[in-house]
Amino acid sequence: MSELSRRPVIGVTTQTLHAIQGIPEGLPESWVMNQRYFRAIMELGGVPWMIPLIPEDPDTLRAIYEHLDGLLIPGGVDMDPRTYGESPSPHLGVLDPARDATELQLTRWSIADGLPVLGLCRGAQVINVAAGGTLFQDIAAEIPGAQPHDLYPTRGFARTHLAHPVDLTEGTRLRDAFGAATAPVNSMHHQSVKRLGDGLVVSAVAPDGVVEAVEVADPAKFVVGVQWHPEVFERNAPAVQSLFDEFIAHAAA
Ligand SMILES: N[C@@H](CCC(=O)NCCCC(=O)O)C(=O)O
Repeated sequence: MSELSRRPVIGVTTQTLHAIQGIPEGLPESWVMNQRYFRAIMELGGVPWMIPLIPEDPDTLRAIYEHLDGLLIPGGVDMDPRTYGESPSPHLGVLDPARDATELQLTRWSIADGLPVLGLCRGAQVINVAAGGTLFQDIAAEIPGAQPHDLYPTRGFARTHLAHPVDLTEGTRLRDAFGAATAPVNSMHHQSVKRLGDGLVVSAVAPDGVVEAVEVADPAKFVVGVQWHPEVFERNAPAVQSLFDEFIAHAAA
């Protein structure tokens, strides 16, 4: 058996190219995703598998799913609030319906089957919605006194800018992975978890009370979603590496 076949296959969902603001109309319809997510998986021994957004073909999506040992849900645009039973707020950003439907389906299959899932930023929100939870559509408009969380590179902030600390909940997988009660994090989001999904626990909170991470309560399952972007620190932060290590180890089991 080749070395490649022993490494866990980690699915990484893509996004619709034209869901990104400013993409010229003339470009062909495409699915794309930031390379950093794939490189973080490869650097830790996984084999990344780009997942097309094909909710209209559930049989093919299921066939892809059945090849996976784990699922990584990356960052990206806002989820359609109708996926969690709400009407769009005036502060809502662009949407990617095919990505919503694909990621919700994959996440629901994964939680039911015990496939390891790591959600990053948008990915944490998808996990919460897949479990029946809801989101604040805009933190600044809906959570009085919240600090700024939308420190995007487009606003001049480095992706490695450490915006605030998070308190890591004792007894959670995340706290164990970080081996500390708090951690400094970057912050590139304007939405966050509102009603917690079924079977989830909050595993990190910002000083203003914004939920910064969720995970399934079942210790037999690895389903962790963090609102920040650890993939940019993966090479030089031991705590972040241990989170990815644990994810890959569960996928390899
Ligand atoms: N749209 C949601 C999720 C934010 C998110 O995933 N940010 C990362 C953007 C993509 C990137 O630059 O890596 C929200 O705003 O809360």
